[in-house]
Amino acid sequence: MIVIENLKHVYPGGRRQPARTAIHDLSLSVPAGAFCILSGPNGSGKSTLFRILCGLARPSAGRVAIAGHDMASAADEARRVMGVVFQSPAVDKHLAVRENLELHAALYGIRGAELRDRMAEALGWSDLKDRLNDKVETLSGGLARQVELAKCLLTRPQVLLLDEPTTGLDPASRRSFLTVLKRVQKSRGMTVLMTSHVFSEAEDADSVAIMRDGRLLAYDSPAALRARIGQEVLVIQARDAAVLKVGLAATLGLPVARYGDELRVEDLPPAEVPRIVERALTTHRDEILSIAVKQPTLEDVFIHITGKSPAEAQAAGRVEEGALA
Ligand SMILES: Nc1ncnc2c1ncn2[C@@H]1O[C@H](COP(=O)(O)OP(=O)(O)OP(=O)(O)O)[C@@H](O)[C@H]1O
Repeated sequence: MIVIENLKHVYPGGRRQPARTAIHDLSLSVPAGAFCILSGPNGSGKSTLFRILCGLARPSAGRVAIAGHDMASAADEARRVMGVVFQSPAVDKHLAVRENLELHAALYGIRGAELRDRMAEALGWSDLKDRLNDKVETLSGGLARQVELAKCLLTRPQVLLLDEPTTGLDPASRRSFLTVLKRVQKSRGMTVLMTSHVFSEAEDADSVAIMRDGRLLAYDSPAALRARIGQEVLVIQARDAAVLKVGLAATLGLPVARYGDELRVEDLPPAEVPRIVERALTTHRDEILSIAVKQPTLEDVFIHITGKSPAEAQAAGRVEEGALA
């Protein structure tokens, strides 16, 4: 399990820049065997938190424990039970898949029969079994990421940390990477914390943590997060969102939220929706560019919780699959 208690991190200022608090009093606990996605807009503190969790940065205050090992007093023990997949590749692309895995195993003193067992185990879930003698540079982006994951699995981590591991992958490779990751996570009962910008990746997680400005704004299951928005959402693209927001709120007698050029009316009972849409169109037809009714998704939750506009959320993430930040 991963325990984060009252964590604070301040980047010291210099001559030209003031000190910056990247994490403010953040507490979060990921139970053993759970899959948690960490999301948030750019600059929300995800990378800083990730670096502290892997032991690459020391927090200014607070505590982190990995599988019961305190990162301050038992960092070696914590690292021993942890695997980390970084965003930038950490395998040698000029070496074959097998060579990369053997090199990593050698660093941990794994050899002989044990190496054979662990290689089989680390590759069992993957699509790499026929590609062991191929150089990593000849693999697709998705398969190359699987090499990173297999490398981590050689040491049988109890806790796996992944920093946007699907960045740069096409949607199909991203999906297949996630499928194998979830399969191996479930079968080994690993605790996984993964940062992600992709909403669809978060849908199958056990829990989703949403950060903004160094604070944890929400931490719950995807279903519970969606329930915060309530029932259906009316999404309107307006000619002039500021003007229509006032008019629409008066016409409907409901709260209307504005995010950039978009207006949203949340938690609409499905039976009421036709009447609400008709009233909006009858009174404001010329001011409305488009109108849609939808079931809340995690993207809607993200917009609701962070206050980011859909354009901001999408600009920071990857739009094609519904981005998290
Ligand atoms: N080395 C540093 N020195 C000073 N400030 C920093 C440093 N690294 C990050 N920050 C600041 O700390 C805050 C959090 O940054 P961080 O990179 O952790 O966020 P993030 O959520 O990972 O963003 P992104 O999604 O863009 O990678 C930001 O205000 C950032 O400007």
